[in-house]
Amino acid sequence: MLRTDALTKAYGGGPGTVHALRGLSVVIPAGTFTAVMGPSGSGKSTFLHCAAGLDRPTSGSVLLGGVDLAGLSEARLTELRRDRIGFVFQSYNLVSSLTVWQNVGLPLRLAGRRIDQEWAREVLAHVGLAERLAHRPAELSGGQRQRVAIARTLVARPEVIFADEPTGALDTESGRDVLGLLRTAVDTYRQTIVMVTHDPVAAAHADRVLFLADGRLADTLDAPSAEQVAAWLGGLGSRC
Ligand SMILES: Nc1ncnc2c1ncn2[C@@H]1O[C@H](COP(=O)(O)OP(=O)(O)OP(=O)(O)O)[C@@H](O)[C@H]1O
Repeated sequence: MLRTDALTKAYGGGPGTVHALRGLSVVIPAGTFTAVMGPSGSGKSTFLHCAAGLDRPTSGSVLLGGVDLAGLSEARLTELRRDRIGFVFQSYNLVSSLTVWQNVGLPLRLAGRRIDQEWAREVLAHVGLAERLAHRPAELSGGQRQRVAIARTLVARPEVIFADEPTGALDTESGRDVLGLLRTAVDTYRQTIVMVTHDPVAAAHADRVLFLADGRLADTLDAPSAEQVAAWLGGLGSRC
């Protein structure tokens, strides 16, 4: 489980201080898919970075499986990110000189961890790339590259995968494939996923949507439909 308590993040100081998060408390149960939405500047990326241990909050706590990230040294935090957290970004961050198979195994190799070959093959079959293991990223479509990136995170069995606009660079069809894949990773492997997105269709794949506004949790929506999400965002827009 991932939990934040009264999370705040302020950038700068004095009169020009930007309060990106203003006391954000959320609970994200293990094995669920959560989408984080809200207008530009509402604090989505800041939340993601603090929750994933990429950035330190100004106050409040982030608990990942009972560990308070605030209490960790930089070295321990780096270790925790490497061993227990997965990331999927809009840009796939694959190594162009390596094959699909090598890319997928790279983080574990760098961490000095054993690669469970059977599991890696299952994951690569799950993402539909079993026939592409010897290909390099340049030989793959954008959707396929993102599926390699997802396989790379799943192979490491992280406690949480943080996805930041994972379909932002993809056409509609590839985007739908990638979202379907994230959904089945939750349903099949009980993977926990937290995804920042601007797209109501993407958010509709989640179990729950957290709506942020002005650094606060403005609302939540369970079993969301794209129409409900769009309507909520539209309503917020008119209130701003
Ligand atoms: N490094 C920084 N220094 C100063 N202000 C920052 C910094 N990072 C973010 N901010 C500010 O914090 C607020 C929240 O930004 P954040 O990027 O978290 O929003 P967001 O909801 O992810 O926006 P978007 O949808 O546009 O990506 C914004 O006002 C932003 O300008």
